[in-house]
Amino acid sequence: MTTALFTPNFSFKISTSTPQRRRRCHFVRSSQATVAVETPSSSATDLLLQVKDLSAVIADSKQPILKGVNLTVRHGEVHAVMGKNGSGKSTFAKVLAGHPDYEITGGSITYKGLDLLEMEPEERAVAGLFMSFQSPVEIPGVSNIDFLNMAYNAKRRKLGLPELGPIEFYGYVAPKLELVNMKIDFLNRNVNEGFSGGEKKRNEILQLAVLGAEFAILDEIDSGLDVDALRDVAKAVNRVLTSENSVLMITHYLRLLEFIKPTYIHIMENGRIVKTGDISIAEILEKEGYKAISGT
Ligand SMILES: Nc1ncnc2c1ncn2[C@@H]1O[C@H](COP(=O)(O)OP(=O)(O)OP(=O)(O)O)[C@@H](O)[C@H]1O
Repeated sequence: MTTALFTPNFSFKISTSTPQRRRRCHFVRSSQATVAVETPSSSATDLLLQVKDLSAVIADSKQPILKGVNLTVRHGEVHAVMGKNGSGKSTFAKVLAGHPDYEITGGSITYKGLDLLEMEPEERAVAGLFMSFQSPVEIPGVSNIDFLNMAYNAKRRKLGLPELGPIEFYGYVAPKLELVNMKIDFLNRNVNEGFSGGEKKRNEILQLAVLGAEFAILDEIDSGLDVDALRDVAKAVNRVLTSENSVLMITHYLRLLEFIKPTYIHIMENGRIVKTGDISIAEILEKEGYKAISGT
């Protein structure tokens, strides 16, 4: 029996027929204030991502979740998406990564001049799109280092680069652990199995450090983190990403935005971005709640 896991950056088939033994895993596919701020116009070459009037439903139930999302991301910009629980933020992130739970019913997404909706999740990852999950999956029986090595090699293969063997890969990944303040023994533990909430988040950023990203989607990397862990994770993100990289981060809290400075903050409400502005939106939210900036 095999189980397909969608992680956005890579998909694995895992043999679950031998639960007592180490499971085999093989890689199959890598996969304002309340005043609206106009995003400045610039040349088409600056454009990284353009989402136009995007709507999407849950594939099984056909329940509409995204109802006309518009967003433009240029190279080097950091966009934060905030919004009440259930407003559609994670769904938007997952749709960008190509999650099969959702069906696109309208609109378009252009990424690096390509039609993103025509690309497999694997192709999106190879094209530099990375997504960290709000609730990272556990993969019993698969060690973190094997998982990272396979994902990294799959990306290198697609890019026509030679693969790294286990020893070479260890040399590549070990210094990255320091970036996220993780102990070396995390490499030999099974992916996210028994990890605390904070350790899972650090592990997501370790994946980002290993795989790199032109466009990183970070879904609530601050949730469940203590104050020191939040600072560590944010610092790690800042070290991993350069001014050339673009970021879309979903968060509920101002504190993350104090570490990773956003170019724009967007408010999502009922499946649409209803307001765009600067850090002052988050400051108002923190003090007064969503009623102060609601689009309705
Ligand atoms: N696969 C799914 N199956 C059923 N319902 C879903 C699915 N995906 C999303 N939903 C529903 O769609 C709505 C939006 O969910 P989503 O996770 O995008 O919200 P969110 O803004 O990220 O919320 P939160 O801030 O709580 O993380 C919710 O009502 C959620 O229950």
